[in-house]
Amino acid sequence: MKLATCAQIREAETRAIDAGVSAYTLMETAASGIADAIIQQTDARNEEIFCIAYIGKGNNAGDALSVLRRLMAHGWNVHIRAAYSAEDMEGLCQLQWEKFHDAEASTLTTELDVTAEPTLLRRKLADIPRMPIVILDGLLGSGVDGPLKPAIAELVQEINELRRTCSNATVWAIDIPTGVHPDTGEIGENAVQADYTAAIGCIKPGLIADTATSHVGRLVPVPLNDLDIQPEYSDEVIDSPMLSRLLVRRPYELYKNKAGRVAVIAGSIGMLGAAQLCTEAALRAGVGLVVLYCLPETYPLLAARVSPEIMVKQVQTYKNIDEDDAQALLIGPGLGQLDNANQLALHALVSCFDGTVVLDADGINLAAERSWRFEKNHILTPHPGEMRRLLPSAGMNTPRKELVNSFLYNHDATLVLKGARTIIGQRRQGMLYNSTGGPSMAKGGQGDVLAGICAGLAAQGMMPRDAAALAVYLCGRASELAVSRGCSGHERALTAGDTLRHLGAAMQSTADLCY
Ligand SMILES: NC(=O)C1=CN([C@@H]2O[C@H](COP(=O)(O)OP(=O)(O)OC[C@H]3O[C@@H](n4cnc5c(N)ncnc54)[C@H](OP(=O)(O)O)[C@@H]3O)[C@@H](O)[C@H]2O)[C@@H](O)CC1
Ligand SMILES: [K+]
Repeated sequence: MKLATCAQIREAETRAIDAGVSAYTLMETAASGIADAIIQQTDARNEEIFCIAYIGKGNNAGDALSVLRRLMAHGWNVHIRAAYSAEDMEGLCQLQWEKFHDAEASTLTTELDVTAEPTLLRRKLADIPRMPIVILDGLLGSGVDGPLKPAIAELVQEINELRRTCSNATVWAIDIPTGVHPDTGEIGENAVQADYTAAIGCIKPGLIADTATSHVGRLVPVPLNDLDIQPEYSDEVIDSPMLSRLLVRRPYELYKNKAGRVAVIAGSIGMLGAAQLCTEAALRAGVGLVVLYCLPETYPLLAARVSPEIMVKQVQTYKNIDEDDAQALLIGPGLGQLDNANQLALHALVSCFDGTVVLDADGINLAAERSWRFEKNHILTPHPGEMRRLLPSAGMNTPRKELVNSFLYNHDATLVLKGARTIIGQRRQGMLYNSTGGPSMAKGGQGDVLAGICAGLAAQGMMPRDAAALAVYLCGRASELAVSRGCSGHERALTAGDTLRHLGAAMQSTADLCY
């Protein structure tokens, strides 16, 4: 999804209205997408879900009310906390308020008293059985102007307090978390800490600022096709519509030698699992053949350990690797320290390899130490520590986008800077920001899985930037599915193996245009 400032969105909105699309239609389309996204992301095993919409008085509140009406129709137990009385609401918000109450009159749902004191709300929440609570932040959206007024600031505090004290509460910000500046990402004195932010029609640049990451949470792009946004930025947030073209059906007559081959140099004593994870990830990304090259000391250990589908070859030194048949070469996961001769051999191999080279972990450390030059066919996947080794002179607080740009200034490669909101950069191309995944992925082994998938996709013919974008999105999505489908049950319990085992489900979910 493209990036656009609030002013650009307002221009697009005016153009749409001039072309005959009503503001009400825009709101209803947005709300329908947001409600679908919330239902998709909310634990489907629970039948009853308690939802509270916090609303202000503008169109952001109108969106929230329209979403709430849809969730009520879906059988959820819905409630409202309003900052203002109905008479003070603006046109469309008031209309949605009336529509909500008309719809509510025909259901058994009871509404929370809008004037309820926070203590009353807490008592009410304490009474309800331990069902998931979904909180909608419809206090303020792109119409925000200046510091929050008290009526809104109080409810922001209440949302954050509920999130902090109720382990079963999930906060969904509609369009923008209230208190986060949509264009700059500056965080006000009070700002909603969202688990998800459903961004309508475009991504406001503030949402991807480093400062805003922990308030925005998981970005959920909700398309609004009636808005013709003309962005001045070429940067984008990766979403499933952007990737579905890459997940095409395979020709029926495909066989393994036509499905790509990856050569892997990974694993050392103490880090054998990295080789296991990255080779299996390449395989699960759809590649026909994966060959793992090992030095004599690790050969017996790795041969006994990796998946049976992997070919394991022993070489005396990396100089003996002859991989003309591979379309991708993956170097680094768990590689450890190499002697000088093997370091030189890897440099020679990388320099003359025609296919895509994916460098990760110790592969990056080696390249940084030896000041390798990176070319168009190279993908690097550093975490923040490895990034600092690539750019030793960069300041500790340099914004992540600037780090990527500094690297690209000297190198032609595709850079994948991992972290919350992984960034993918390539020279003369807009930055790509990932939307999927979350803190569940902060664990050893996830990077090995990512590197393997990158190599596996590249070996099947994808361009480096495409392979990197699809790989990061799939890893994040697979982790989400592993948590929500109960394989790991709780975000803390996720392992890289869980992510790997949900890769197929993530591919299907992406092809099905998940949020
Ligand atoms: N773009 C699109 O095409 C679509 C956009 N859509 C939605 O519309 C949203 C934008 O709606 P919007 O313009 O009505 O503004 P919104 O954020 O609801 O707030 C305005 C109200 O806030 C108030 N207020 C302002 N500053 C304040 C402060 N610091 N502290 C406290 N209050 C403050 C101000 O009143 P005031 O206080 O100035 O009297 C005013 O009443 C957008 O985010 C998206 O959700 C969708 O419907 C689909 C199509
Ligand atoms: K909001």
